[in-house]
Order: sequence, then structure tokens, then C-alpha cells
Amino acid sequence: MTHATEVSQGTVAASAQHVVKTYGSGDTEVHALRDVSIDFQAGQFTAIMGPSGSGKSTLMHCLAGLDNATSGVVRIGDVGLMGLSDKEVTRMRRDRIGFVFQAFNLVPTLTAKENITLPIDIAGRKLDEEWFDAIVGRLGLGDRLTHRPSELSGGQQQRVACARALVGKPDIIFGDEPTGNLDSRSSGEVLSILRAAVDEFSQTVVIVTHDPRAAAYADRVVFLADGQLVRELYSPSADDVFEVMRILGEGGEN
Ligand SMILES: Nc1ncnc2c1ncn2[C@@H]1O[C@H](COP(=O)(O)OP(=O)(O)OP(=O)(O)O)[C@@H](O)[C@H]1O
Repeated sequence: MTHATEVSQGTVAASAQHVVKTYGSGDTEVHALRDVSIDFQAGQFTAIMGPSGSGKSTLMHCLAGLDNATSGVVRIGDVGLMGLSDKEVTRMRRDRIGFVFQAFNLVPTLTAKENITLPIDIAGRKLDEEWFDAIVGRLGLGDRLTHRPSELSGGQQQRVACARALVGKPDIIFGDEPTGNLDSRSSGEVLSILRAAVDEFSQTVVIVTHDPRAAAYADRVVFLADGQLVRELYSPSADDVFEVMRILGEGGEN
């Protein structure tokens, strides 16, 4: 089976350099990102945290090519997104990036299995059945594969979205609150499989989360406040994360 691109120590899977994102202009101007520079090492699991409105989703969307930075440089691997046409960005997303978002974006007319394999089918690639079975088994979706999204619970839909992001073994997986609506058991399954994607398949995972327990699965936790990077922790415990959140003024939300 083909694995994610082989990674060596120190390879950068994604990076933002001096990224500024400003929404609106004049009185309604919002500085969502103010000169953010960060590298995401390949084969690492990073969690982005910070108070509501601090710019987490904006950073992730800029990194994933879903939104354009106002200025600065964003790279996936060694490819700068700014120089690419829309078509090239779309292809880059399709071939190298997996997404797990809170709005699962499942196709209502397709079964769970069809939704999971959709990116591979669109790309005209061959499904790695062994990896598919492993993901589906681990996410507890084996008996739900013929169901349509409307016949699945929110948690099951989220796990289908997670399986879809993983099945093509993209180099990098972005998750915007991937465990946002899940109970603690489903949440643990999703986080464990993201962890396994990193540990066993050298994929790179970047998630936005408000949950210190989710962040504790990460190798590195970075904190944004008011559009700037303000702290980072390596292999923290949930308590370490909670303490920084408290200092940054987010402790009360959770
Ligand atoms: N499309 C938009 N137009 C105008 N302002 C926006 C837009 N998207 C985000 N913003 C603003 O940019 C800032 C950063 O938003 P962002 O969604 O990145 O924050 P966040 O840290 O992900 O927040 P949350 O934890 O609440 O999801 C906020 O002040 C937000 O209101």
C-alpha cells in the first residue's frame, strides 16, 4: 500500500510566514491574523488553541487553501499557495490534504462507504481496501457503511467525515474542531485514529480545538490570542493545556 509521502526528520509539511488576514475595511476592519509565522513539521500532530475569535479557523483555512491570506506566504510542503491558480489549489487540496470539519459536508444521497471513498473516486485512485477496513473498524463504522448520512447519528457522521479524510492517506490532515459534537467515546476514537495516522503512517495532523483533552493527544499545542501566536507547549497534559487556556482567558468557556 502507498503511504503518505516518506518524511524525514525536520521536513516541513505546511508553513505560514508573516501571514496577515484582514477582513473588511475601514470601520468594519477585523485583523484576524496579525503577522503569524509557524512551521508544521511533517509527522507531527499539532493542536491550535486560543480564545474564541483569536484566529484559529482563519489560520487553518489559509493553510488549507480554503481562504487567501491578505499578505504573507503559505506553503504546503515546498509549494507556495499564493502562486497557484484556483485550479491548482483545488488539485493540491484533493491530492495532498484531508479535511475533517464540524459541518461534515457529507453528500446526502451517497452511503457512508461512498462518502468515505469519494475523494479517491474523484481522483481516480485505487482504494486501499486494507487501510479502508482498518479505519472503518477502528471508527466503529463497519455496520453503518450502507447507511445514508440522514440515517446516521451526528457522531457517526463525524466519524464518516474523519474516515473520508484519512482514507486517501493525504500528507496532511486539517481538522476544525473534529471532535466538536462528539461524546467522549467517539471523540477518543477520532483522536486515536488521527494519532495513529501520525504514528503509523507519518501523516501530519493539524487540528483546531477548544478541548484540553483533545489537545493532549497532540505533540505540540500552539496558542493564538488576538491574531497572534502567543505560546506553545510540547507533549502537554490536559492540565498543562488548561492552565495556559486559563491564563489566556479561555478557561471559563469549557
Ligand atoms: N468572513 C469573515 N468576515 C469578517 N470577519 C471574519 C470573517 N471570518 C472571521 N472573521 C473574524 O475574524 C476573527 C477571527 O475569527 P476565527 O473564526 O478565525 O476565530 P476562531 O479563533 O476560530 O474563533 P472560534 O473559536 O470562535 O471559532 C474574528 O473576530 C471573526 O469575527
